[in-house]
Amino acid sequence: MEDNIIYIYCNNKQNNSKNKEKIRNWGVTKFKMKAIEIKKLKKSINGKLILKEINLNIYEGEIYSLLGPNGAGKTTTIYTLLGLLKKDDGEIKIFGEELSKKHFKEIGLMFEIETYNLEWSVIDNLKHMCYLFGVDEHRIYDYVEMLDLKREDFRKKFKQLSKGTKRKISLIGALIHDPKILILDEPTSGLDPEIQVVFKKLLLDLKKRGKTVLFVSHNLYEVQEISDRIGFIKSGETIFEIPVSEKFYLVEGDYPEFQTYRVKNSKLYVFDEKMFLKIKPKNYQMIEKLEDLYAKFIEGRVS
Ligand SMILES: Nc1ncnc2c1ncn2[C@@H]1O[C@H](COP(=O)(O)OP(=O)(O)OP(=O)(O)O)[C@@H](O)[C@H]1O
Repeated sequence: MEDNIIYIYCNNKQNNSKNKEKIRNWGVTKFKMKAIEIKKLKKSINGKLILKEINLNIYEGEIYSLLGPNGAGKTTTIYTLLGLLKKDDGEIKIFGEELSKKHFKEIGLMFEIETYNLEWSVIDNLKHMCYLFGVDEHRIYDYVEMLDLKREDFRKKFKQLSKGTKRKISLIGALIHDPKILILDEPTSGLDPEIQVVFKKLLLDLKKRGKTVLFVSHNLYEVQEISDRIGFIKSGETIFEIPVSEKFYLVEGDYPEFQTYRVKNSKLYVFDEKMFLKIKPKNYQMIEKLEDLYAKFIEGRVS
């Protein structure tokens, strides 16, 4: 078996914030610029602390998924990131600059809730989007084939469409101004697998074109398939950010630092401070599926 660098979450006492910061830098060497950077974001709603400390680093050209249980604060993070909710504290940067109105042209949005006028035809809704963004109406048809849409659907009222077609049209709207960043909050929830495949194809195509995608989904299979990195959020806090690898390793025990880890001859090695292959953890568990890592995260075994 070829040596390969793998990513491990070491479940030990030393998971302090300094070490967590190191983990955040894993797997990002191929990406340079931060498209979105959130530091120590806090937000209370009606006196309740919803976001305690959100830290996210989303790099240009990557597909980044935000995972976490219901009520973890994913949507609140996105609303606050976009300025739709006012932050209480923390930093939000888009391409290295404080979030401001000018960034709206650089961001495409698709929420779980439909934001279109239900009584208008699809084409009128999309023409309105073109008008708002000052773009040519021919853009409406850029993704028709890729999304497997029928032209006759464009004449229907938005409310007459199936749920899947509504989502496809919403995606066209999100992309109409050719944004650099696409933010999708549960875009495929409740949709059939065929539409999920179409979405996946489109997202991977956007990535090829250098777009950055922030993706919120509860579909772990889909997340593992398309994401470069994942941010785990629980109770309003970022627990960790990790790259998606084919396998995850969870190390139990007292291992010193989050250095580089390596698999050699099916055994797990840890580099010491001088980068020598040295320590061989005895208690470790290989986790092949994101859903199993996620289950441990929910159980609190990874914290
Ligand atoms: N307007 C509001 N007023 C009061 N509480 C709110 C409001 N908006 C969100 N919350 C609370 O904030 C917490 C985080 O909600 P949020 O929708 O951000 O979670 P989420 O991770 O996106 O969940 P889901 O996966 O269910 O979409 C929840 O406990 C929710 O009840």
